[in-house]
Amino acid sequence: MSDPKFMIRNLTKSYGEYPVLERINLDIETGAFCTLVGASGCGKSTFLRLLLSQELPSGGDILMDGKALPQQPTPDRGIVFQRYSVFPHLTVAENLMIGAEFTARKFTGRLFGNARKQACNDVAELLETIGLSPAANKYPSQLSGGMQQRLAIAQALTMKPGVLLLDEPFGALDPGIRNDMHELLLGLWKTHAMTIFMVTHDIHEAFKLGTRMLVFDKLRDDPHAPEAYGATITYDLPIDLASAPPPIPGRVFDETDGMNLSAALMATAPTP
Ligand SMILES: Nc1ncnc2c1ncn2[C@@H]1O[C@H](COP(=O)(O)OP(=O)(O)OP(=O)(O)O)[C@@H](O)[C@H]1O
Repeated sequence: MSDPKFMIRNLTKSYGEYPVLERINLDIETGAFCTLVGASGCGKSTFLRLLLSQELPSGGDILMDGKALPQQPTPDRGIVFQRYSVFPHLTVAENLMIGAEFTARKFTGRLFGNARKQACNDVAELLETIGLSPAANKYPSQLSGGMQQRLAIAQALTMKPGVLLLDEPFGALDPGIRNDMHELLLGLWKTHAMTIFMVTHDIHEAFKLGTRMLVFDKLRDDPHAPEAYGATITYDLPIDLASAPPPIPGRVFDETDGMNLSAALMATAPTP
């Protein structure tokens, strides 16, 4: 792999005396679509927050484009959560304009002339892509859950991030709407040439969308002290779509899946 987007070395994260993540080593190529799976509470969201610099590592290094990760979130890394990512008091179009305005404010405080015209054109184009042109003047509370998530994803894209972090973005949506969202996301990923990390509890979704699946689990476990050890990446699997399991409606990842998945993959995947 030449010039990875991210190089992660011996990454650890603890809260107080409790380790959540330990000894994570990864190289992630530019343009990868990494799906993150693992039992609830094993540190997937923490890992995303570390990539965003919302949290700082307790040990180890994260390099992005060969440099130490900035210590604060920067516009080149966008994030979408399961809910509440958009501004409720702004219309759909205003939610998208604000990204361009945030960037411009550093210099002029506002967008004027050609810059404003360009931003309006970009917003109109984005609205068309996500199918929300007819809802441009509505407020988020007037949109369905799927429409709100389309808006949240589009808002993250207004800053033109090279890296998109998604924390269970479709977890609250109906299966039919999820399929539409999958198509939208895959289209945006290809058009914008982003590196994506997406947490999901849906194994089928992880196989369907990802080019790599990162499985978080504990290599060491003490039943008498369940918080004594953190999770690491136990499997790092290039995804061959042919190997994807058939979808099971409503199936989610739970604490038994780490073991089941590990056992099922043992024969096909190299251990780390
Ligand atoms: N700010 C914090 N302070 C202390 N502990 C925290 C903090 N944030 C997360 N944790 C703990 O870290 C562990 C990992 O949490 P995290 O949300 O990253 O897990 P997760 O794998 O994303 O879970 P889920 O799949 O349920 O969303 C949990 O035990 C959680 O209680």
